[in-house]
Amino acid sequence: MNAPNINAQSPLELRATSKFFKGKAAVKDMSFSAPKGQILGFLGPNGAGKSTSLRIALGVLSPDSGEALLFGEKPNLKNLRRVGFLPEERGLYRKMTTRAIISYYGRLKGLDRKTSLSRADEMLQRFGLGDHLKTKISDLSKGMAQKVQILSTLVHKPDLIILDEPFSGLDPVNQQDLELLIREEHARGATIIFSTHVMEHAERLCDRLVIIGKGQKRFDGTIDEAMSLIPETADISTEGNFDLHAALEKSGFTSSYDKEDETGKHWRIDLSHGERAQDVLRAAINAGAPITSFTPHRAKLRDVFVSLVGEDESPAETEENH
Ligand SMILES: Nc1ncnc2c1ncn2[C@@H]1O[C@H](COP(=O)(O)OP(=O)(O)OP(=O)(O)O)[C@@H](O)[C@H]1O
Repeated sequence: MNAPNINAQSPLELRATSKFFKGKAAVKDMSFSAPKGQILGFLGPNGAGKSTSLRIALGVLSPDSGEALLFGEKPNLKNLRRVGFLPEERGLYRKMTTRAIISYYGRLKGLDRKTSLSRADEMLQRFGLGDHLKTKISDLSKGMAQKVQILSTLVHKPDLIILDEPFSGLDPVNQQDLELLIREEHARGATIIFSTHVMEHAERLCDRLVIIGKGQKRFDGTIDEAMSLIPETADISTEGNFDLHAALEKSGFTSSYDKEDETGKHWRIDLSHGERAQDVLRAAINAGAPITSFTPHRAKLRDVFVSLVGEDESPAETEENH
């Protein structure tokens, strides 16, 4: 293992980095870090600057100002060995077999031949490509080839895994396999950062999120913190003539009266920032409301994303239209 370094808690850090192409900022004053052992989602619309930021972090691009740190040092051959990187551009040597290519990447990262081959076999078996150990890349489907490329990124058990749009191009079953793979790498102790447009993956997988738009950071925090940017609402139904509006007003909640039918009255409560749907349920129970149903509505990450960067560019993809 490498010696401890000054920034052991954050395997990846960008400090006030900017990068200009032809005078236009692709990334502007960008600062964020990937906390050790966490899964960080790096989100933003098309052209937001995700790939540019990740390339700067790896030393592939040098920033015009600011700095990138990997394990507390500028990117260098030694710390890059601890990184597994899936670039946005896909591509493998088409004439090589799956196991040959994965073990080749393992050798490049310092594994011996025997270890790299046995890891290649093990990973291919584990992730549904056991029948294709000796298949050439040219004979695989695009999605399968992408899976092989992802496995090539992970063969040396990197401490830091950076995946640029790993889910794009995979069918739902393979997306699920990839989620499993990410969780396994996380359980092994790896720090993971992945970029995506697909909010559902980020919502399920991430400990933290960085959301960027037009080259600048718009949000940095936990999923819960992101969700709390959009207030919750709740629907409550009551029996008989009970006036929930008046009852809740005493506790500071604002409810609107939606409709009345043979089952009772149906109310919508708009909560303020920081208020939770459970709070209003408790207030309604305490007020003696004859509740027949309660439905909390929490914002989805997609709503938060749209509210933060929705006007920037193209709409976010969803799993359905992916
Ligand atoms: N090599 C380059 N030369 C000129 N402009 C570039 C270059 N690389 C990126 N850009 C520009 O910088 C901006 C950010 O691009 P980047 O690829 O980092 O965005 P992204 O968030 O990864 O987008 P996507 O989700 O579409 O992949 C875009 O306006 C892009 O056109």
